[in-house]
Amino acid sequence: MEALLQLEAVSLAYGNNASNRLVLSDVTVDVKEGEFITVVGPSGCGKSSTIGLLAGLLTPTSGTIRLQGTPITRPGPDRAVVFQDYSLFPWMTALENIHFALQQVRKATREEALQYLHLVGLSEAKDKYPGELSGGMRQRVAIARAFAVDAPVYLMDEPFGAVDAKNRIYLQDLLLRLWKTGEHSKTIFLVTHDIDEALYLGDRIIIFTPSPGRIRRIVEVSFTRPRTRAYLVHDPAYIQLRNEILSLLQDDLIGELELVEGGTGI
Ligand SMILES: Nc1ncnc2c1ncn2[C@@H]1O[C@H](COP(=O)(O)OP(=O)(O)OP(=O)(O)O)[C@@H](O)[C@H]1O
Repeated sequence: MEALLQLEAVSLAYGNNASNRLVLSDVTVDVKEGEFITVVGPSGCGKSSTIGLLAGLLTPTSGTIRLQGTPITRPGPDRAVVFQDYSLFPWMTALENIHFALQQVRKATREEALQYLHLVGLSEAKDKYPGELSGGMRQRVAIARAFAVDAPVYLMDEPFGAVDAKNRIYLQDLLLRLWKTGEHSKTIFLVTHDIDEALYLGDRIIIFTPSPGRIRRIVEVSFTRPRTRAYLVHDPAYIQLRNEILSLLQDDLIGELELVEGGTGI
């Protein structure tokens, strides 16, 4: 079966020709339809840039990115994006933000929009503007908005980073439920700094090297679903995989520090 998303020898450099700064180098991976991919890597290794490329907001400097065999050249309704910084319209209430997004894909009532706000536990805040909500609440509205549009592909950049621990657990489980419901079989590409989150949610984890980001390793996460946190954290296989990923990331950080030390003569 052909992959739904294909990144082939993708590199990305920011800046003009004179001062090009390579942030991604030779990234190749196929993502199957319905797969849940999580992505971890050191800060600045190009995880958000990868989301930008898949969203069609950035263009690769070389290589190709395809969705169902067609090169991605611009954003589209087939990809819902959740950024780190909420990206809500500040002049619309929480409910209006969701209703507006829903209406871009189909005719929808305010009551339907309210159901999504209810899903993330925020129906009481429906008439509040983003400026009146906490960071975590804004992020929950952004997540509700993304869920509402029921896209086949979800690109999520640390979606739960600003959310408190209790809501984080709730939203992770909600995401797993929504992944398997709706009209489409959803494909999710989620960036996180949290190894446990990557392991709890993902079918495979892509581990990036420090900048310029290359794929360091792709780890299969074969724990049966539905996964149970309390059981997983005591499973020796889980602990071993977690330690392996941690040590890969730590090795990279140590390597990076040594490079800096050597380079500056410290
Ligand atoms: N618009 C831009 N112009 C120039 N450089 C950029 C731009 N956006 C990102 N960068 C640089 O590209 C590199 C990769 O950034 P990116 O945000 O993709 O990394 P990241 O892995 O998501 O980082 P973090 O985990 O800290 O969020 C960084 O060095 C960053 O400073």
